[in-house]
Amino acid sequence: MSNQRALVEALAELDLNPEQSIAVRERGHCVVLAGPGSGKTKTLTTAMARALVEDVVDPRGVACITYNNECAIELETRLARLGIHTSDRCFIGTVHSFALNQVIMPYARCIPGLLPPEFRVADTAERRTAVETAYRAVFGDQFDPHERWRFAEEKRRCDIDRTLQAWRARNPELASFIEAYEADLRRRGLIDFDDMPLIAFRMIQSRPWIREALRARFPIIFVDEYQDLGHALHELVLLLCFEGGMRLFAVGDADQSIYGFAGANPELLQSLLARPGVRAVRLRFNYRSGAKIIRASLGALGEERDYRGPDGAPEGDLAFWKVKGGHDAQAGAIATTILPKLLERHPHEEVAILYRAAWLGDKIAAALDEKAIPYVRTNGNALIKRSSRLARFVENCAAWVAGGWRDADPPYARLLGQALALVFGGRASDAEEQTVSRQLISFLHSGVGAGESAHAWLQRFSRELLPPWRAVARNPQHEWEVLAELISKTDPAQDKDMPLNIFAGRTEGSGRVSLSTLHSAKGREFDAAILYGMNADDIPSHRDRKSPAALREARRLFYVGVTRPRKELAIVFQEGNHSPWVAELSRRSKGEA
Ligand SMILES: Nc1ncnc2c1ncn2[C@@H]1O[C@H](COP(=O)(O)OP(=O)(O)OP(=O)(O)O)[C@@H](O)[C@H]1O
Repeated sequence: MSNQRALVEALAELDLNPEQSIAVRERGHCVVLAGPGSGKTKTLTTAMARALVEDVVDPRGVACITYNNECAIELETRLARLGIHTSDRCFIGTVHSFALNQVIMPYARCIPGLLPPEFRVADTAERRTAVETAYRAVFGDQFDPHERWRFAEEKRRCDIDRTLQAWRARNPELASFIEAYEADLRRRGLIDFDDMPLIAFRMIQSRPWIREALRARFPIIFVDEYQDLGHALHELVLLLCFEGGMRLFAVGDADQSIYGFAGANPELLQSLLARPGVRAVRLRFNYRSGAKIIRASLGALGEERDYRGPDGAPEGDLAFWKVKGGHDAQAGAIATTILPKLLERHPHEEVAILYRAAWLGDKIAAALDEKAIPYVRTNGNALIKRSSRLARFVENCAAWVAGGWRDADPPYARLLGQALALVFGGRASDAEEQTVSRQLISFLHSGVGAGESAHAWLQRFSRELLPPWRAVARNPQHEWEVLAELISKTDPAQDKDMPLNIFAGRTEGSGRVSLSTLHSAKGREFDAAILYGMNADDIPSHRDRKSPAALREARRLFYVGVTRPRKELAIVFQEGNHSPWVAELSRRSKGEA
């Protein structure tokens, strides 16, 4: 299944680095720890391709788990270059989708009473109702149930193993609150997002045969961005790999752990190293960034690390832009001066503007609109959400219709694979695959050369494909409402419609500058990056200063931003009001302590 030539080339490139070479050929548990740009993801994808060719015999395969859909899509793209696509032999997805599609959907019905038949995933309103009902049953007072639920949620994400005494001993009221919440969801035939890895964990823990069945299918499990994955994934890994015989290949960087609010804990990655039989591999080179940017990044992190560029690597460039005025003035300066200068040296798609929150993205988007500079947004306010699998599928279909069919970009097989995953979650029968393929190809063909606008095409998509797919869907984690959102975001009455070829390639499209939150920029790289709004009260913010853990996480987020560019980093802030971390970065980049 893999592209042998691409694999041989990738292996040859990694052979020039002894640590990467050891990691990709390791046949026991392997944990790769390294800084930004050190080639962790490259090592992981190459190791996966090698394992599929040399270690794992068809029909057995491998599973590759990562933090969120964005990271999963990034991995899929990189693996596609090595000829590897999602298939029965190869799972690529989030820990939630692994839990749901590889454990719960195939095996839950073998455990009587575990889940209601025909269960589905609760929406926000249903979750809120369950919190309120459970709160009344357990506490019965007049305080805010949702306020209390935040603490319960934290316990739920950290205390994974409920067979341990600690589950009830540590904060018994919260344990009762959680149990009442889950019982209320089940009564209504529902599970929630956090339930997925928890239920999978319990199934694997209590039924060794499920562990065996998983090991038979996936003798090796790959985990990218381990530092962001939290306790549920960690406990699953311990069960599957250290008790269940699967082989583990994990990569991560504790310095880039930025999802503490969602339960991530950078210490879990470190704790793997103490396990017997684990080979730890540390990578030292930063292949991405110029030497000046690497030095500056250590100032951004505020800690010593032994990272450097390979011999002969370029210096890179660093610029500080102080602007008189707040966010609007800084956005204006970027659109009129800073960005145009960078665009003289780099193509649009190689420049990113990074900021902390989506509302800052609105400001920068408005400033770029005024100057007619084309951009793509990769945060929550984007037209096509990078994190939505359905939105990305619709975008890929549009690219195929708009001319991609000529050179198979994206290839039809990939579109069909995505459609099957959206409709059925896991496996589909031959008959199901044929039906979906017939419907998809007939819809795609009817769009070729039809000259429809994005809005009209999306409406037809919704009318022609959605009803038959919804009727047979088995994927309880559906997101069909995303299509209605896309239709309203291209409303011609509000002057938002566009030709289909402009709509296509909206996420990774060429000729457009990327606008992204720092969180969404994780794992990505550009020739040049502008960090917008690096002001004293924005990073760290008042909220970050409330706890040492939050302050450390905000600093790691700053570090993630600083380490995205290859050649040029521009830092923009209000004159006389820069972040203290910008000052430290500046000192460090000049070689001062
Ligand atoms: N041995 C190598 N020789 C040359 N280039 C390499 C090598 N390994 C990785 N690279 C390049 O370095 C860049 C960073 O690689 P990659 O994205 O895999 O790093 P990473 O460690 O996952 O980064 P981050 O943690 O910042 O996301 C890529 O452009 C990749 O192609």
